[in-house]
Amino acid sequence: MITTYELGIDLGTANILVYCKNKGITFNEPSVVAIDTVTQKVLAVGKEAKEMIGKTPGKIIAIRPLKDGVIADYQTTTDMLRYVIGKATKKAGFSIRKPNVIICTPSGSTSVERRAIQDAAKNAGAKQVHLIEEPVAAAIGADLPVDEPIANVVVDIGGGSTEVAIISYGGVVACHSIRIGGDKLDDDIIQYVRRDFNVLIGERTAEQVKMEIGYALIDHEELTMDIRGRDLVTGLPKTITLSSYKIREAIRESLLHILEAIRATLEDSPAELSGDIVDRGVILSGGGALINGLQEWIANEISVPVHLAPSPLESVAIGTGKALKYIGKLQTATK
Ligand SMILES: Nc1ncnc2c1ncn2[C@@H]1O[C@H](COP(=O)(O)OP(=O)(O)OP(=O)(O)O)[C@@H](O)[C@H]1O
Repeated sequence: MITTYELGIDLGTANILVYCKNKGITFNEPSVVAIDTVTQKVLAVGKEAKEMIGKTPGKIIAIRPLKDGVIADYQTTTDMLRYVIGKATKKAGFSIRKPNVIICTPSGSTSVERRAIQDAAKNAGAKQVHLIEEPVAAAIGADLPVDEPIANVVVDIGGGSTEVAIISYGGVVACHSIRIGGDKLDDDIIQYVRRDFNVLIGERTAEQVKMEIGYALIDHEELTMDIRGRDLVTGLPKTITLSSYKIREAIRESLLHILEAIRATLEDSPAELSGDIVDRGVILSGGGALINGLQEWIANEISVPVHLAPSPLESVAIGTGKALKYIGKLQTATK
């Protein structure tokens, strides 16, 4: 019997998106859960919980239950999925009690990590759970002809991981997955500010710095940004001015790791597909693809055209949504 799937979930380290069959994306919020540590009750999920990070009183913690693209806190992930599935199906007007779900997983995840995702989704109320590899979903979401015998190269830079894959004939021909994504760049910025200014800043401030003045290209007009943190010597609040040139240096090493993963994947490409890659180029997706100047920097480094997916932050969710219709054809997905 053919199973029909109703929900496609992009269970990301930074954001969780749900695509409901025939309705589109009905949930798109940060993967953050606020919990009362005394009662273990979930107080908030998504945007509201993210607002609480680093600002909560002792008994409330705001946590991100996924790390590096995989589950780090099983119970909280299950609670988050239960909330998210309920909210997304309600918004879509679905009356199904136990939906069949397709969830994406990093291509570099282990069988234990994949099993944890399936179990968490089932415990959260899903009936059948089908896994699809993130770069395949990103490619489908970016409207690439994944079923054809041509090379589709996708670089999906998420919060916790970067997935690089060459997809042809519906399958992954070569791929590299590294546990470096946008979160690592935020951490690089936190470390840099601590080292050079003796000031401690939070994750959210570091993320804002990355988005506003984080550049991949050396060649850009210098920008500055004022931020506030806590002076580690005096313990008092302090305002400092950051330069985009220095931020670029701070995130450079992590960007080089991403570049290395792209190079390694292209080197693994079968010779027959290399011509396609030169002609068709590489597609960037995921929120990390939005780093200023990244597209141009990668194109310069690998001498291959680089394009940005139409909706980088939504490609994977749109891809899982489209896969709801033709999951049987996908060779790469595992059950
Ligand atoms: N404009 C921007 N400039 C730079 N980085 C951005 C921008 N917008 C979002 N990001 C970063 O993109 C990352 C989130 O991307 P995305 O939602 O694709 O990840 P995810 O799917 O949750 O993570 P993963 O795939 O690793 O599990 C975050 O690190 C965020 O800071």
